[in-house]
Amino acid sequence: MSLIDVAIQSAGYEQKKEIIKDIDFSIEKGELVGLIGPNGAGKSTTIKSLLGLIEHIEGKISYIEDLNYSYLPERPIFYDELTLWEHLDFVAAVEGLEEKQYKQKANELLNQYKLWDYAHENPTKYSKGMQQKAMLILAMITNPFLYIIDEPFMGLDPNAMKLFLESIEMERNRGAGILMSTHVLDTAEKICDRFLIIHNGHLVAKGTLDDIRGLCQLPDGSLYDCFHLLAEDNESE
Ligand SMILES: Nc1ncnc2c1ncn2[C@@H]1O[C@H](COP(=O)(O)OP(=O)(O)OP(=O)(O)O)[C@@H](O)[C@H]1O
Repeated sequence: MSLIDVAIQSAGYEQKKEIIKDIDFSIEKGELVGLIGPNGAGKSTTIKSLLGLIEHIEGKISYIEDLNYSYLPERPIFYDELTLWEHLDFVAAVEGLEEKQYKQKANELLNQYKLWDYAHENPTKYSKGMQQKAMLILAMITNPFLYIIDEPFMGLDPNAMKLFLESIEMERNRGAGILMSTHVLDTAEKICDRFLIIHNGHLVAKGTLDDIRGLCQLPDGSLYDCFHLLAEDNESE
């Protein structure tokens, strides 16, 4: 059974003003699905629809029972008054995590991501990349079955990028599914199992890279080549 089944007929921010239309997909256990599209295509709106944050929506979004998911927003969000450790304690309390286990995992993650020395500081004062890392740690601490990640690579240095890729690989091996929106197509091409290509609020292609190559009639094309063709084709319509 899929972790999530999405069948959005239409969704938008105002009545009768649809931003996305006919978006259908599912995410299986252990799968990494890339949500790709130009600026303003409707990626964040799709993500917000999954999170129940869109008021005007028609369609059906079904999750497996008891699914716990973590959402990583494009721009990190922190409480002004709390240190990173206090954020971790807060998430642990809300999620009812067992103290010894979560503290051990938090320590490991803080060490791996080199935030240990800063864990008693307020993340709003961190650099952009450090904030991304802090958000990722907060997401991973709950052992979610599904990650919904909006543009994770912004601000990450090469070491942090490598660590991030290793972390998501580890989470996939644990069985977690991941929906990741990104503009970094060469990385997406290497790591994603499947792609959803969205343009002007429509799903213009979905499937594996080979499926999309087939659709574009570019048997050796890169994800970027296919993306370029699909976006151009649709712009001239
Ligand atoms: N809160 C909002 N209220 C009204 N319209 C919005 C809102 N957020 C986004 N939109 C509009 O919805 C459309 C799709 O935006 P969305 O943020 O989903 O695109 P995106 O694919 O995530 O783009 P980007 O790659 O630039 O982040 C755009 O035309 C945008 O102006």
